[in-house]
Amino acid sequence: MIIKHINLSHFRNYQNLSLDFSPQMNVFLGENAQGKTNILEAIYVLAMTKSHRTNKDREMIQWDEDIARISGRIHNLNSQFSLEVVLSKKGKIAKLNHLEQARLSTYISHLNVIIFAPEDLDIVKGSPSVRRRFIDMELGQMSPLYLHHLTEYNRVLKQRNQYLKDMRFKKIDELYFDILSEQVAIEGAHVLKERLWFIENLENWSKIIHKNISNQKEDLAIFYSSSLDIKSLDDCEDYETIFHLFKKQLDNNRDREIDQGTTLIGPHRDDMYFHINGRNVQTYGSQGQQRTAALSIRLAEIDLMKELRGEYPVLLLDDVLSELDNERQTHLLSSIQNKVQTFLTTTSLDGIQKDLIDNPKIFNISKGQIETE
Ligand SMILES: Nc1ncnc2c1ncn2[C@@H]1O[C@H](COP(=O)(O)OP(=O)(O)OP(=O)(O)O)[C@@H](O)[C@H]1O
Repeated sequence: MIIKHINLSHFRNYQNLSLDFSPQMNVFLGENAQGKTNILEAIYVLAMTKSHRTNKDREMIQWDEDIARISGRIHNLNSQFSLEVVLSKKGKIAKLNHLEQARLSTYISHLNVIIFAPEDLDIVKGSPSVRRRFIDMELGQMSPLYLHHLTEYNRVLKQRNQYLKDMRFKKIDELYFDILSEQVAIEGAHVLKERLWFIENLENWSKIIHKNISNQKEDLAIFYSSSLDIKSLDDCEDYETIFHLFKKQLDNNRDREIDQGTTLIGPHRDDMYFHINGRNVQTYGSQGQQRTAALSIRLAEIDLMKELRGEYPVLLLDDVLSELDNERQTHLLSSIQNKVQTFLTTTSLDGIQKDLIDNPKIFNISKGQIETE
């Protein structure tokens, strides 16, 4: 998958920008705060309709402007198409081949991106919500169906929570509440089933990668931690089992949930965790081990995406090379060399192993102005 071209209008510190990319390595070089990450962010938004670093779309609109526009031309194995995301204070619009898409699930997944950023450490160290967001963003672009069920789950969950809140200390309508619980269980079971599949596959790939990076010394394991009372996640392979289990536990928790005015179990309360050689990395891992685990997970995504979609995603490396020692840098660069279109930001090319970067296209950035070498 290759991004041929991108256009930005009133996006962050770019008034109007038009760039042609190399199908291999693209390097954005410049001092701090010049607009390097803004370009990666624009590519990420073009793929996902959301930023990787803010939840507030309006922050991305250039100051004193009302609308920001990002458009791009993408080539994949079978076709060529255009994508466009328009951000405005009223909301956002996503277009595929100039046609507005009513549902995100029909837009996301056309352009697959994986971003490596210093904040990746939070996937291991951060709060459960960071890990849930990680799963949702990554699985969402691999599976439009997942995105559909996740959107529906969030919609019915919101409805159920609102009802629980409204009916606190009042007598609930049993029939209506049962319908809401069933809807939550139906959609939640789809979400859970796909997440279990994702974690299993992510673990398979990242285990091999992590072993290699750690010179065969470390065994990485990834676990999904469900808020449902499940004896073994291996028993949850089929949809029907998960649905009945979820519905039964919602029924069992009924009084507690009415009391607390919110839904206490379900994918919105789940988490994942990582072990190295049998010990929890978040609690016992060194900073280096945590970084390597995060790197292994990101690298595993590249392989998983290739397996699933038949071609490599586009890679965004946001100022990460300087944080990696030589060995980890070699692993990262050699595993993408010549096969993945890459966009890399850096303040300096010193310290980057140039023999692993073939013929890069270099964009020098200064105060939102770009010159190519
Ligand atoms: N909405 C906006 N409108 C105009 N300019 C903005 C907006 N948001 C951010 N900026 C500007 O963008 C610049 C930061 O760009 P960016 O985050 O891409 O930096 P960078 O080159 O990646 O730097 P670093 O190496 O420090 O990460 C700052 O000068 C900031 O003032």
